[in-house]
Amino acid sequence: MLPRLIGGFFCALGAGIVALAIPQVLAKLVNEVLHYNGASGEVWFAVSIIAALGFLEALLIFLRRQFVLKPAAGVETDMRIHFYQHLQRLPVSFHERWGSGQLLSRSMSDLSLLRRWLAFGAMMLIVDTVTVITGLTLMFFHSWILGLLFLLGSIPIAIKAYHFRNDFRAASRLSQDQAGDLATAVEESVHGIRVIKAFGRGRDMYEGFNAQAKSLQETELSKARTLASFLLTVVAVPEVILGIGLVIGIAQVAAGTLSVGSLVAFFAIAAVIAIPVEAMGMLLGMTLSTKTALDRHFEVMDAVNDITSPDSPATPGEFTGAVELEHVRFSYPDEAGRARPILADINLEIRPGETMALVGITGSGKSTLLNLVPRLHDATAGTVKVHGMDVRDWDLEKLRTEIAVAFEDTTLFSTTIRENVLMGAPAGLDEQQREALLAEALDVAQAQFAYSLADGVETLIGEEGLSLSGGQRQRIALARAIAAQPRVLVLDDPLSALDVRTEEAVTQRLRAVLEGTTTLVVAHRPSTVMLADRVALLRDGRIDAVGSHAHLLSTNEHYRYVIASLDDDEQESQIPSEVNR
Ligand SMILES: Nc1ncnc2c1ncn2[C@@H]1O[C@H](COP(=O)(O)OP(=O)(O)OP(=O)(O)O)[C@@H](O)[C@H]1O
Repeated sequence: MLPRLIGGFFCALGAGIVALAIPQVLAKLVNEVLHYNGASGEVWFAVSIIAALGFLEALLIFLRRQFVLKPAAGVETDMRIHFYQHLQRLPVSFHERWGSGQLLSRSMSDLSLLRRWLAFGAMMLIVDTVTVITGLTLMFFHSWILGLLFLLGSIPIAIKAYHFRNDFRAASRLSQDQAGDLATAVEESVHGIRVIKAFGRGRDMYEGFNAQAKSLQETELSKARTLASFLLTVVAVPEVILGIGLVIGIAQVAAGTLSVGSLVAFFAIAAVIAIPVEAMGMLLGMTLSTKTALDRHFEVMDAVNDITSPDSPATPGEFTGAVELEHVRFSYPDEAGRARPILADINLEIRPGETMALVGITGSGKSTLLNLVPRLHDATAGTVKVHGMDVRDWDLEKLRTEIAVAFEDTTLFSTTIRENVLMGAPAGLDEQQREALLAEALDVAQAQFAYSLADGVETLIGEEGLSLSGGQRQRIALARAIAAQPRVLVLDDPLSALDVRTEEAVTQRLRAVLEGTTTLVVAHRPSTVMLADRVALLRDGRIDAVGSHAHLLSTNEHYRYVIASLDDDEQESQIPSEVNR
């Protein structure tokens, strides 16, 4: 890659030098050939040299492009791949804070900007600087007074460039952030199109988007105005200097202190360097935008992943299947970074092979507790153990292959049903075993409907399984968790979108399958509670009681209250104020 970039740089430099050589040939032509008795052969010779130099310049520009295109695109692709890899590694808490559009724009448009700058901007900035300095030196060589005049002209340009840099950098950052927010808005409204339509919020969403798009347009316009005002200086100052130079030059020629050829060469050089001077305004703008894009890129790349495997992960002595939580506390940081305690002191033991239901009022922290087991979040204090070993001592990947999860809000991927279900299937199975596993998982999850789809289990499902119904998606997600054949299963209300009859069928099959698998299931419906050997009641960040459903019903008033409220969804919305006192 480096040789190509160096090759590109020298081609660009060569093109600049060749462009500056043309005025020198011109000076010679005027001074030595263009006189009354000059031979026409010499004229043609000089003209052919100028034409050849012009051709050489074009060729060098072409070669520069050929050289740099590949490495620049390579850098862009590599950085994009690393960015994606980093996003995959960053913890859930990072993704909860960042808008998806911001990440999308950082991985796409910001990195394209970098490619364009590497392939063109950076190189041309150096080459143009070299061309301008060489041009100025040649000007001094022909006439030091005219050279000095041009040098003085660079002072207002430098002052303007200083202000331009500050203004443009701020506008550039704003516009790239706004573009990211706009991408988030598009993503959200496409994602939530059904809700928007159902609630008739299309017009509001449109107006919100319109306002966002308009403010991005305003920022872009202000960016363009800043650039235009800088370009005005960059173009106008040399033109004025040129006019003054013409007057001084003619006076010098008349006084005999400057040859006509030198005057012609001077103006030809001025014409040649006018192009890079003007281009430098654009290139400076491009450089500043790229710097902002890189800042944005590294804001994400520098985000620290605080959920990682330890340096030397341990292996549990025995894969018992036990899950224990000891004095576990957990808080989400709020907007201001303050801790908001959700789990205060959780002590819970789920015995090997046991199915435990977790029950509590809405917002009591059930899902939060579940997330601690596969380390989607880390406990703020206390210990979570799987197979008797602290989850923080596990190799993260190994820990997560031990545990399968199914959430209420199911995410399916844009691929076939087969791929979705077998996503977490144990490695090393042959085709026949995978097929059997797929069939069993679909059967237990009551997702046989997959076979009657147009292409059966090969049916491609749309982004997040949009073409399936909520209940169908949930069943595929449940089949995915079952097919992972985990020793520990974590289910967050996985049957909520199923009708009563299907739920009953799934529950019956699940009971058999769950035998031997330690299962922690968040229950929002009494029927899910029935799945469990024991039930844990979560209240005020603590486990209030643990026991069989019947036992808790007869002994615990809060449990009766929660179960009664589970029966009636409408009541749920009124519960928090009553219990979160
Ligand atoms: N990512 C988050 N950042 C900050 N607060 C959160 C986050 N996720 C959940 N919370 C808060 O933590 C509390 C517990 O949420 P959680 O989803 O664990 O409750 P839950 O018992 O599962 O509720 P539900 O029964 O309604 O699903 C809620 O007050 C919620 O607002």
